[in-house]
Amino acid sequence: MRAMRADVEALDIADVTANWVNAAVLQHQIDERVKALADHAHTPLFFGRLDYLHAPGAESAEGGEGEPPAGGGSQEWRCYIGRRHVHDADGDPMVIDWRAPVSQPFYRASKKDPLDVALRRRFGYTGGELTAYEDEDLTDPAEAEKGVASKLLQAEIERPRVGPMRDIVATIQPEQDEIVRAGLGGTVCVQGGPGTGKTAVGLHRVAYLLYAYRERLARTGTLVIGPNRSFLHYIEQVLPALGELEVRQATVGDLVAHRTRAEVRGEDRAAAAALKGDARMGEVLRRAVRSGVTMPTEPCVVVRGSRRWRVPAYEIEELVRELLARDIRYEAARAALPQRIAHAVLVRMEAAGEAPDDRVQDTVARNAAVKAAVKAVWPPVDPAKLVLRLLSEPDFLAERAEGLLTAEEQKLLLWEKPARSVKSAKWSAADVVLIDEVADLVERTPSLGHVVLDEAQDLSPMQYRAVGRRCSTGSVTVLGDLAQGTTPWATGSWGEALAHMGKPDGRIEELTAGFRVPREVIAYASRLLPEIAPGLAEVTSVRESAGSLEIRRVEAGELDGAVLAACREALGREGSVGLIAADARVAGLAGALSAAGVPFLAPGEEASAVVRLTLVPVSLAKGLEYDYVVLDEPAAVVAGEPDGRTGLRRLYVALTRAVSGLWVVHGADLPTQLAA
Ligand SMILES: Nc1ncnc2c1ncn2[C@@H]1O[C@H](COP(=O)(O)OP(=O)(O)OP(=O)(O)O)[C@@H](O)[C@H]1O
Repeated sequence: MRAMRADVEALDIADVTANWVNAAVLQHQIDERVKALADHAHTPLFFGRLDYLHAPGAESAEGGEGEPPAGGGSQEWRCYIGRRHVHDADGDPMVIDWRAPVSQPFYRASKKDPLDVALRRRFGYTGGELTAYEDEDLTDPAEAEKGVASKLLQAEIERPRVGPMRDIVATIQPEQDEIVRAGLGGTVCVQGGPGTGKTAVGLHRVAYLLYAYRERLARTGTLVIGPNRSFLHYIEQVLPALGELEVRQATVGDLVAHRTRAEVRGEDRAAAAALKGDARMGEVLRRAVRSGVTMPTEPCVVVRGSRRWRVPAYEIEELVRELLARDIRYEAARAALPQRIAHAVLVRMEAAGEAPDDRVQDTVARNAAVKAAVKAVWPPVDPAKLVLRLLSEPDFLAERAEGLLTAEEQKLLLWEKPARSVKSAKWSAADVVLIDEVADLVERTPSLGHVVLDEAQDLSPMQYRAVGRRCSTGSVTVLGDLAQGTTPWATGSWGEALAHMGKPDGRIEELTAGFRVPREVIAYASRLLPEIAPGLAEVTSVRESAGSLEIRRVEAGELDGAVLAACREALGREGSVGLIAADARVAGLAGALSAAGVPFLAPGEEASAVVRLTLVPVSLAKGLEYDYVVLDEPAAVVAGEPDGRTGLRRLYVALTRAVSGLWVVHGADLPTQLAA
C-alpha cells in the first residue's frame, strides 16, 4: 500500500492539464487518493483468506483472470480479503476489497454450501500485530459434524468496547451479509432486538452500496439518519474507517431545519405533538396549500400595440381547474399558468389572422396583466407562514380540517398565544416537520440515492413522510426495534412505517442473534417483552460469557452512595462504564460524582484511558453501549415517561446497553415485570 501511495504522490501533472482549473481539480483528486491510501497503524490490511477450488468467475474477480497462486502447481486460487483493495507493482490484486463479489464467500460459505471454497482462513490481530490464524476446511465433511465456533470470531465479539463504534468487516455474519449486500433498487427494513447489529449492518450496507454503485451514488448522494447528536458522534468513525468519507449524517430535525430554515424554540405537549405527527396532517396541509387558489372573477386583458386581447374569467377558471386536477407541485403549476393564459391569447391572435411565434407567447406570459391575473388566482405560498396561519386561526384551520380532525383535535393544534410572525413563533420540532411537508407540496424535495434510517421505530408518520420524500426516487434501509419505541407515536408495525415513507413494497427482515448483551443480562431484560412488545422474538445472545448481572437493593437514602460504589467497582474492570439514570436524576448524580472526585463524561464525548465513565441520561441511551453499565433506580426511569408502557420500554433500552456486566441499583421497588 505504501508503494501505491508513493506512485500517486509521484504523479507529475505539470504537463497534462490544459489550465489551472483542471490542474486544481486533478491535484485535489490526487490529494484525496493519497488520503485514502493512508496507513492506519491498528487497522490491518487483510483479515481473511479464501482458497478457491477453481478460478472464481473471471467476470466477478477483481483482478480478472484469477491466476493460480505463485509458488505454483497447486489447484487453488487464493485471495486475501481486507478493508480495501491493494495491488502489486504490476497492478495484480494482493488484497481484495471485502465488498467485491469474489470476497462474498468469506461471509457466506458454509460446510453445507462451500461456494467453491476449499479453505477459509481468519487472521487475528492484537494492536495491529498479526498474532493468530484459524483455518476452516470447507471440503471436509467430518469437520462439518463438529460445528466448532470460530475462536477468533468469538474473541472479536467479546473484545471490550472503548470509544466510538468500530467496523465489523472481519466478522459480518451470513444473515447480516444478506442485508448488507441487498441491491440498491429495493428498500429493506430490519427489525432486530438490542445489539443484533442493526446499526453496524446499516453502516456496512452504505459502504457496500458506495462500492457497488459508486457512480450512481456519487451523483445522487447517501445519508445516514440517527436519533441525536451523541448517537451520530458514536457512529461517525465507522464509515471513514471503511474508506468512505462522503456520507452525510444527520437527524430528522437537522434535515427539516435545513430545508425550512425554521428554528426549534418551543415544545409541544405529548398529545399535540402526536397529533401534529399524525398522517392526517398531510391531507390538512395539502388542502391548506391548495386553498390559496381562488377562481378568477375578472377577465385578463392583454394590450399589445393598438390591440387588446381578452381572456374571459371562465376560460382562466378552466385552466386553473385543469392544473388543480393534475395534482402537480404548487409552484410548478403556478409557473405553468402564465403560459396557459398566454396560449389562450395566442389562439385569439391567430383567429384574428396574426401569425405569432413562440417568442410572442413568452412575452405575453410575462405581460403585467397576465402576471397580475396569476397572482390573484394562484398566489405564492410561504410554507412557514401557511403553517403559522393554521396554528393561529381557528376558522382557517377548521375549514382545512373539516372531516379529518375533530373539534377537540383542532383545539389541541391551536397555539394558546398565536405567534405574530414566522420569526417570533416558538416552533416545535413537530411544527418544523409540518413546514417541511408544505415546502414539499410547494416544490419537490430533491431525492437522494440511498438513505439509512436508524432507530426508526420512534418516528411519527409525518417524520416518515419527511424521510420518504428525501429518497422518493431512491431506496431506504430502515433499522429499528418495535420494543424500543419510546415516543408516544412510536410505530406499531413496520408495514405502516414503510407505507408512510412511500415504500410499501419494502422487504422486512428480522435479526435475532445478539452480539452485545450477554446471555444472563438479555434474559433479565426480556422479562419486559411480553408487556412492551408482545409477539416479538427474544434476542438469543451469541456471547460466550454469561455476563455479570447484579441487582442491589439499598435503603432509599443510600442510593447515591451505592451507585457511586457500583461505578467505582465497574471502573476497576477493563473498558468503558456507563452510568444510566432517569433524566431527572442526572443532575443529582453529577453532583454526587463531582463531590466524590470521580471524573465523568457526557454521551458523545470520547472516553480516554483517564476518564472511562459516562453519565448517560436515559433519554440519550438508545443505540449506545458500554462494557459495564450501572443502572440507577429503574422505578425513576419508568416514572419519567408519560405512560407505563413507554416507561418499561425506556427501561428495556437501559437494561440492554451492557457488553460485559450490569449493576442495577435501586432504593424503590423494581417494576413488577422485572421482579418476577
Ligand atoms: N457480526 C458481528 N461481529 C462482531 N460484532 C458485531 C457483529 N454484529 C454486531 N456486532 C457488535 O454488536 C454490538 C451491537 O451492534 P449494533 O449497535 O449495531 O446493534 P443494534 O441492533 O443497532 O442495537 P440497538 O438496538 O441497541 O441500537 C456492536 O458493538 C457491534 O459492533
